Amino acid sequence: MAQLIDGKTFAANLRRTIAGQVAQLNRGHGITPGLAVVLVGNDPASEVYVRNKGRQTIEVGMQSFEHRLPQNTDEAQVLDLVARLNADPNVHGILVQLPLPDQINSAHVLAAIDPKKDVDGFHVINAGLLATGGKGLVPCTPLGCMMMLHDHLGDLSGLDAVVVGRSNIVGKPLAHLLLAANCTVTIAHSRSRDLPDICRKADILVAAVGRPRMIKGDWIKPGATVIDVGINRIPAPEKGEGKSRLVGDVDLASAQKHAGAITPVPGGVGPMTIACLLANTLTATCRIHGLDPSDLDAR
Ligand SMILES: Nc1nc(=O)c2c([nH]1)NC[C@@H]1CN(c3ccc(C(=O)N[C@@H](CCC(=O)O)C(=O)O)cc3)C=[N+]21
Repeated sequence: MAQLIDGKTFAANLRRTIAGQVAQLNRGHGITPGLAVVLVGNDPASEVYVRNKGRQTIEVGMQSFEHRLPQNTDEAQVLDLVARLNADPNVHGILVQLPLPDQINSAHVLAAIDPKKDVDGFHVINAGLLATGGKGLVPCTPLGCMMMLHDHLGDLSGLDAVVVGRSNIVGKPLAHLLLAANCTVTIAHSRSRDLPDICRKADILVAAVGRPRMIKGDWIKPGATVIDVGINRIPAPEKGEGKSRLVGDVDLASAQKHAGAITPVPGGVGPMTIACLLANTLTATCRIHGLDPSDLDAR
């Protein structure tokens, strides 16, 4: 049976470390990191995430600024808010919750965020820095995946990593991070020929496709480390009329018979994503103030 990698506990430990570092910044430099979250419209799932982010931001001692705009907000209004947040010295991190309503071009909005405050790491400047080995801000989900992999495997040098999924927010940035950690990286996707066979070569298998339980146990090399990035809400009539539950992109029951270790959904990558958002906010705060985040105690 595979070991379950407990992202919930890992994230709680990470938040404890961050809280200590925030306190240190506050005592030593009089700085309180501030994270602004912008939510346009009232998608119920987004509401839950934004509420969780706000709560955890405050728990680690940072300032949380929530901006809720109505569903019919136009692009110019969002750009105007982003410009004000860019100029606000109390705001060190800006996250615009995606997806945005159809009338707003999210590329325009992401491009307007000051790259130094882009704690999602979605700006093309940060994507380019990651692709070229520079020092930018790294997207939260890939960052969380790397932390769990390093914690579980130590050095990743020479390992075969297969990333299934090629999105700008997970697949591509994660492939760059794995490459920088000296893995041999394959990016597979919905058009890949013989996906099961590609997956079977992986020492590290990352599923980030957004298809519930697509990756089966017999696609997994015995003993491989599996990271399930999928967050899929599926109907769960067994829990009652109209109820739903969360499943990953990996068929957990069959995967557990083959993998050496696997991140569950829920309780795996998801909690780490939010903890890494706080880590990025701390990093952004330090850099904006000309401090080196690695000088802070990691306890
Ligand atoms: N600009 C932007 N940045 C994001 O990072 C971003 C976004 N937009 N839009 C939506 C997605 C989704 N996302 C999640 C974060 C945490 C959990 C999480 O903590 N999930 C829990 C379960 C939560 C539940 O029960 O619903 C878990 O997996 O254990 C899930 C999903 C961040 N996103």
